[in-house]
Amino acid sequence: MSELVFFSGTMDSGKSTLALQLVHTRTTRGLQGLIFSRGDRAGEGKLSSRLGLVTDAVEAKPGLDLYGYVVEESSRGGKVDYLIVDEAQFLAPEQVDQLARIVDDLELNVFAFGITTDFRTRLFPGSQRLMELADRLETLQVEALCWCGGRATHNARTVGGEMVVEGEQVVIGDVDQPAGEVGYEVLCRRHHRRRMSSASARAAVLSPDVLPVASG
Ligand SMILES: Nc1ncnc2c1ncn2[C@@H]1O[C@H](COP(=O)(O)OP(=O)(O)O)[C@@H](O)[C@H]1O
Ligand SMILES: Cc1cn([C@H]2C[C@H](O)[C@@H](COP(=O)(O)O)O2)c(=O)[nH]c1=O
Repeated sequence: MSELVFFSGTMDSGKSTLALQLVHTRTTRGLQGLIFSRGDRAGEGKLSSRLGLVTDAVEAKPGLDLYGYVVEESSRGGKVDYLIVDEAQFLAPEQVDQLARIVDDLELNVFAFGITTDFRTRLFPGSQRLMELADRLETLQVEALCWCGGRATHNARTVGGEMVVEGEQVVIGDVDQPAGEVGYEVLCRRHHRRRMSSASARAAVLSPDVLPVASG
């Protein structure tokens, strides 16, 4: 029985690496995957991992009919045994419906990878639809860590290291960005709620307000 599986985790939790591993193990067994991605940091038409691996992918642009694409690819003689969809949070809900149709009508496994929530802790529309339709939800086993050592469960957007809560939902970016640039940091819920990034935690420790008062 084919399945729609949604692998989710925070940023930097190994989703793209796992996607590439699934491709590798299937390729060595002669299976041909159709790989989609959207807005990968390595550029259009790429699926990349922070471990340095990268492969070509079809850019799942807004309006691209994923079901139609797979049908056309097969009718052109292309072999399609399964689908990988990275950065699936950026899909439109109707594109997720098309993935479900690929599973049900074409009987192909579809493995989707993405973050569930944005920097304001709100579900991305694509992730919401995946959670509604997936046969199986899988949480990444490599847990990302907050600066406090706790399990990171939320994605924060930062500007110059400070957490921000206003802005567009979609801004392509990475963790560990140079000072001054828009970047991201994964945090536990407590520190996300308190808007305390690693930079603001460091600043608080160094602040004279919290230094112990010298006696004598
Ligand atoms: N130099 C490194 N050595 C070992 N692991 C690394 C290194 N750099 C990044 N990683 C690991 O790679 C993972 C991030 O991989 P990636 O697939 O790009 O994440 P995601 O797609 O979830 O954002 C993290 O688990 C991180 O710990
Ligand atoms: C939280 C959040 C993230 N993004 C972007 C930033 C990255 O380009 C991707 C996530 O990629 P990863 O492989 O999981 O690291 O999403 C965004 O656009 N808006 C957000 O709120």
